[in-house]
Amino acid sequence: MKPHKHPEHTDNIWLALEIGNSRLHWALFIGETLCSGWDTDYLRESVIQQLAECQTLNDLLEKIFPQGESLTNTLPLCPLLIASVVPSQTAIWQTYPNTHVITLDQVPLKAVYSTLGIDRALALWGAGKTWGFPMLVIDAGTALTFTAADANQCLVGGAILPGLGLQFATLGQQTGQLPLVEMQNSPSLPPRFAINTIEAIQSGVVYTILAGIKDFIEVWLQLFPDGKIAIKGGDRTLLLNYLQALYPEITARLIVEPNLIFWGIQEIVMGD
Ligand SMILES: Nc1ncnc2c1ncn2[C@@H]1O[C@H](COP(=O)(O)OP(=O)(O)OP(=O)(O)O)[C@@H](O)[C@H]1O
Ligand SMILES: CC(C)(CO)[C@@H](O)C(=O)NCCC(=O)O
Ligand SMILES: [K+]
Repeated sequence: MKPHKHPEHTDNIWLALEIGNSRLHWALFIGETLCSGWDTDYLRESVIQQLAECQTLNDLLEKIFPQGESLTNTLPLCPLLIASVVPSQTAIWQTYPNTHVITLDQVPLKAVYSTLGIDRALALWGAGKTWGFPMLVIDAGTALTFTAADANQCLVGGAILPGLGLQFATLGQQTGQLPLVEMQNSPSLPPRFAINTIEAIQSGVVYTILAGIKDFIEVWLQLFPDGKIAIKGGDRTLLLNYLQALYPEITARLIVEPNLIFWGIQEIVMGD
């Protein structure tokens, strides 16, 4: 998706950038309103350096979308709020003049540990402030993560495992005779007991991830019977379709929201 709105109130425009392990996620805000969100690949370092020379938001958006449409009006460069879990990328983006990198100490979540990923903290904060605590966030991204906070907005903790794409990739790359299985966007589940290699890999990865998600949700609801659960990340739709087929009651409880990190950033930037 590309920005298509033509903002009228130009003084409170800002951009949010989430630097993930696979790609970039963008949001264009006017004040508290998220006008547009979109994903891109990583940008080449030379392109990022050119951003520093941009005079207007229009120039900037043209760099971010070389083939994209641009805004009609000429707006000054706006602030860029960055949440990154890729330090080498964060450094490159500092060349943009109006950059603010969000750090863990800016997230009001209590009892965090120092190496907690900023994406996990922001997504949990955004979800909890929007739908209430206790909150469990499932991020089906490059890594699949569970991150939870109690009613006092204290981190309960969580878990990290390789995401769907990473599981397929490592099997293909680190073995002698397993093929690289592409992410199947087919909504139907693979056969449980497969009799060919590709479906055996699909079965193994998909059913164990789904069983793992179900197990974490069940334990979460034992701990916090009125706890809420939100899911985000690039594999959310695929996993939701599968979860719906296998565990419809659990799936009905899930809040699906790709922009949780942006809601977290918005909460912190705009305050209460
Ligand atoms: N167009 C796409 N490009 C890349 N990955 C995609 C795309 N569409 C779906 N995916 C899936 O999204 C997953 C990555 O999720 P996502 O984009 O949320 O991760 P990320 O934000 O880059 O990484 P992180 O987990 O560090 O936040 C991959 O496993 C992949 O299967
Ligand atoms: C787990 C990932 C990779 C998920 O994007 C990121 O949040 C991260 O690098 N976290 C640091 C380790 C932690 O959260 O405990
Ligand atoms: K790493």
